[in-house]
Amino acid sequence: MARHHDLIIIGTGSGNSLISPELEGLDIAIVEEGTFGGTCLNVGCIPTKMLVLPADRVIDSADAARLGVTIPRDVAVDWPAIRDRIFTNRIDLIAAGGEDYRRGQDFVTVYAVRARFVGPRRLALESGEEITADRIVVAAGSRADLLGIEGLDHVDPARGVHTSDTVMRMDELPRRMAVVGGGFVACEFAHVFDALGVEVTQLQRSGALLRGEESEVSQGYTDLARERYDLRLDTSVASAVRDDATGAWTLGLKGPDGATELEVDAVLVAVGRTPNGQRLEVEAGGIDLDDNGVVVVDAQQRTTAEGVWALGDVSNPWQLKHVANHEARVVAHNLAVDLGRAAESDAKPVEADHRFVPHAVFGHPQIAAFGPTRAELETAGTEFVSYTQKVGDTAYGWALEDTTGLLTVHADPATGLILAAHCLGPHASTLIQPLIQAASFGQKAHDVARGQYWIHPALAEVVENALLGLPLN
Ligand SMILES: Cc1cc2nc3c(=O)[nH]c(=O)nc-3n(C[C@H](O)[C@H](O)[C@H](O)COP(=O)(O)OP(=O)(O)OC[C@H]3O[C@@H](n4cnc5c(N)ncnc54)[C@H](O)[C@@H]3O)c2cc1C
Ligand SMILES: NC(=O)c1ccc[n+]([C@@H]2O[C@H](COP(=O)([O-])OP(=O)(O)OC[C@H]3O[C@@H](n4cnc5c(N)ncnc54)[C@H](O)[C@@H]3O)[C@@H](O)[C@H]2O)c1
Repeated sequence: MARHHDLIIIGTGSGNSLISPELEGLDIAIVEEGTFGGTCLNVGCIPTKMLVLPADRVIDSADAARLGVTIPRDVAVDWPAIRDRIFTNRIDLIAAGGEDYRRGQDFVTVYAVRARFVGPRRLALESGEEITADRIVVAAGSRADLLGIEGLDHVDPARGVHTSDTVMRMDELPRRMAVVGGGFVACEFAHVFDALGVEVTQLQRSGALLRGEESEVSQGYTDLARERYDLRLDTSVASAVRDDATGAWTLGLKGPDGATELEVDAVLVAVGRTPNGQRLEVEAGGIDLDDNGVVVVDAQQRTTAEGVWALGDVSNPWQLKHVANHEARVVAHNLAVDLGRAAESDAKPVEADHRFVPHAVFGHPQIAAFGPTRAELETAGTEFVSYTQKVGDTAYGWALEDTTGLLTVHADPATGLILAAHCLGPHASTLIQPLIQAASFGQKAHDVARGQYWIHPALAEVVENALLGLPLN
């Protein structure tokens, strides 16, 4: 007989943060097949950003000569120390602590196995058990894609084939690495491993890196990457053969020069992520998937199945942690309302706010953006005005000796409201926040520029000047 719970949560990324005080005391099951804490904590946002820091230090030290300081170029990289600072000293402790905490709660049952739906609100666990619940939250995330090429179709760290799941825990740095892909993951890791002294070749099948960004951001980043390491655009991998004696891989490439070969010691495949809904067989639970395999949810994060909510990478196209966290807060509230457990007796269900979803890429320099690009606004026929502020044309930009940073803002000429912002440059992920705030609260561009002080001569003057530059009445 299946064990019945009040609530089952599948996935311990943002799913684990769902259990608000209002839900405590319910009979809750948490199902997790991997490491407690999910992608962001264990193999995603946090370890990658901890890796980017030492990489940035190396690049900055090389750049210091422009400021009149020559730092000896004999950079010593202690990979085990870098890796262990991240995982042994921090991440693994947090993951284990999170699991212990949940297992210690007498109203929570942790099932450390893979689940799949076998009926409405009914799961079969890999252990052979079945469990059911009145309510289920699907927070099963996404997984890294591989390539349909023999040798690169499965992860094999011992043979030097990695995804983001394994590459940060390598025993030692390879001498040469191919990074396949031109998105967030590929660009962040190409920056990291190049800075740490690996001979990186990044293989991007289209004509620029980060093609979803505003064109000047994508082009600017592509140009900078090309100056740093071997970047092959319009190039795809056609074959992969490993020499077991040397451990080297010979990749057959197709690119602008026809068929060529590349020899490397490791390959990092970073070509996107697939949401886990299909593998979870959600359709057996009456949960619809869209054409991209994304769980269909309404604005309140309800799936098409009664009593089942979903959040995060499994059910949104952004695949970003702050979006998963926002949706988890929405689901927690809506569950509490549905259960009659909300703190306020007249609480109503709420909707997720996906109006201004920002993202940042922690390469070098950083990228941050929200809202449509110029091309997307044009395609949609939206009226807009724009201004691009160069970082180097502001006081702090002079201090930084910046020659490549920029911030483009798009605004609605009729209302003066900010539609989008796209930034390439130092601290872009922080710099863009006042613009996200202004857009979210419906503040007009010129009011934001003139309605407050901007510390002089701080980097934030880039934002002030971009807003003032917009041709608005
Ligand atoms: C290298 C990398 C860097 C990233 N950097 C950033 C960043 O800087 N900023 C940012 O915003 N986002 C970043 N992301 C994206 C971010 O990590 C994800 O958007 C976020 O973690 C998604 O959270 P989630 O809760 O939806 O899923 P996850 O955290 O993936 O949690 C899902 C959990 O469900 C479990 N699961 C799946 N299927 C089953 C099943 N059938 N049975 C049992 N358990 C199951 C999985 O094991 C997993 O632990 C990065 C991702 C990667 C890969
Ligand atoms: N800083 C961040 O917020 C951050 C960092 C890393 C990842 N993420 C999230 O993780 C998700 C996945 O990142 P990602 O970089 O893997 O995916 P992505 O979708 O951003 O980029 C995939 C890249 O792989 C290329 N590609 C796809 N198939 C290919 C093939 N067969 N051969 C060669 N190239 C191919 C694409 O052209 C693209 O450049 C992102 O959507 C992002 O939301 C976020």
